[in-house]
Amino acid sequence: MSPIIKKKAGVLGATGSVGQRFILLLAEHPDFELSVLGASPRSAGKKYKDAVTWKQVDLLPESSSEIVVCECKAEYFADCDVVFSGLDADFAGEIEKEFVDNGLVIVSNAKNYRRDPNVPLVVPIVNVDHIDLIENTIKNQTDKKGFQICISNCSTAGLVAPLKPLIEKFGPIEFLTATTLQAISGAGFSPGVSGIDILDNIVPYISGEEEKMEWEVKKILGSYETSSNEIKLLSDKEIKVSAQCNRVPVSDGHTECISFKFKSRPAPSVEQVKQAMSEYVCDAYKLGCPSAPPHSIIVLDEANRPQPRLDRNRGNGYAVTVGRVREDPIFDFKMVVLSHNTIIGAAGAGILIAEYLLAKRLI
Ligand SMILES: NC(=O)C1=CN([C@@H]2O[C@H](COP(=O)(O)OP(=O)(O)OC[C@H]3O[C@@H](n4cnc5c(N)ncnc54)[C@H](OP(=O)(O)O)[C@@H]3O)[C@@H](O)[C@H]2O)C=CC1
Ligand SMILES: N[C@@H](CC(=O)OP(=O)(O)O)C(=O)O
Repeated sequence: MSPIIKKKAGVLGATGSVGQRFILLLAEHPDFELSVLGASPRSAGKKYKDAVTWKQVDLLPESSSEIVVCECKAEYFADCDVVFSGLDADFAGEIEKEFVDNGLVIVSNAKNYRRDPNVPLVVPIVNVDHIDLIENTIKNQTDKKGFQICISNCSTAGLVAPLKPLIEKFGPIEFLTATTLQAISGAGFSPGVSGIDILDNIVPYISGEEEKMEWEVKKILGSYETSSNEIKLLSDKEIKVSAQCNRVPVSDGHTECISFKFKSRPAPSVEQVKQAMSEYVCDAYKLGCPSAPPHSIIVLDEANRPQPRLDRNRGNGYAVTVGRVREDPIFDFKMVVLSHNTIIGAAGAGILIAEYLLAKRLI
């Protein structure tokens, strides 16, 4: 039997919170091998094990520890089939542009290009079909050109997953409120949230987070229009979101308490809402992507779940867990949603997008 030739993957921002998760997820991936690691000039030239301040519960994989970190310049990543970015957004804009201009494929966690109409904003258990925008743009190109796909804000990822089957089955959501309880790994490691700020405390502000959630939902749940080759955003009439974001002393896993009201009357029953979420199977799973969860949304009936420490790794962190689904006296329903912020909210989403690109022969 001939050996399986894996695709070469690079990671930008490899030393950070998202970067470290990429290192773990790529260590034993069936289709990708970690080939180049990039970080700031402070880390460049050092072996990864010396450059990184490792903060994961799992040990640093030996396969990555001796790799020498380089600066984030396209020339060092020229052999990569795909480059994942976990770059600090202050630097991602210019660096990622240079990579795309040099013909590389970038799957980015940074916020810089999420609103670009030519860049799909993808939560891979929700809207991989938006990648058709790239497929249709590059299909007639003869020379190799780079492209970019953005991953959403991590709280947005958890929110849109249950909304997708609900909107498909029961129509537009007129109003939705979301109050988040976000893990400290979401704030990154440089410098990260200090112990004195978060111990015995809750911080009721995360810069820019509420605006991102309220806007990104509209692009991700919008539709890809083949005729015009564009993503059509949902309008305010099709969904209106109000978010309040809080940082809480949890290591990984963002919890969101949401209430929502459908536009159509009569509203479905609690059982119909639960069933629609439980039955949902994402396109990435149907296509055979190895990391895609068979059940993207796991609905729990226990009164005190989901809880981050107990439930964030369901579906290996690629699934979203929903609990406490019940009627709401003001809206139609309320429920609690939990998602792993550095897996389905960040690095895992990147890996799943790359698996989809591979399955569609786009890399
Ligand atoms: N953490 C999360 O849950 C999520 C994060 N994101 C986004 O992902 C990105 C990464 O986040 P996170 O991992 O939390 O952040 P961190 O602060 O933990 O990591 C930032 C990374 O960027 C690198 N970096 C900093 N300055 C430069 C530079 N001048 N040139 C090249 N590299 C540089 C750092 O390298 P060095 O160590 O050498 O300084 C580090 O590897 C951000 O854009 C964030 O907004 C998105 C969704 C979820
Ligand atoms: N702001 C998120 C993580 C993040 O960096 O998101 P974004 O890439 O949208 O800025 C959190 O604090 O948990």
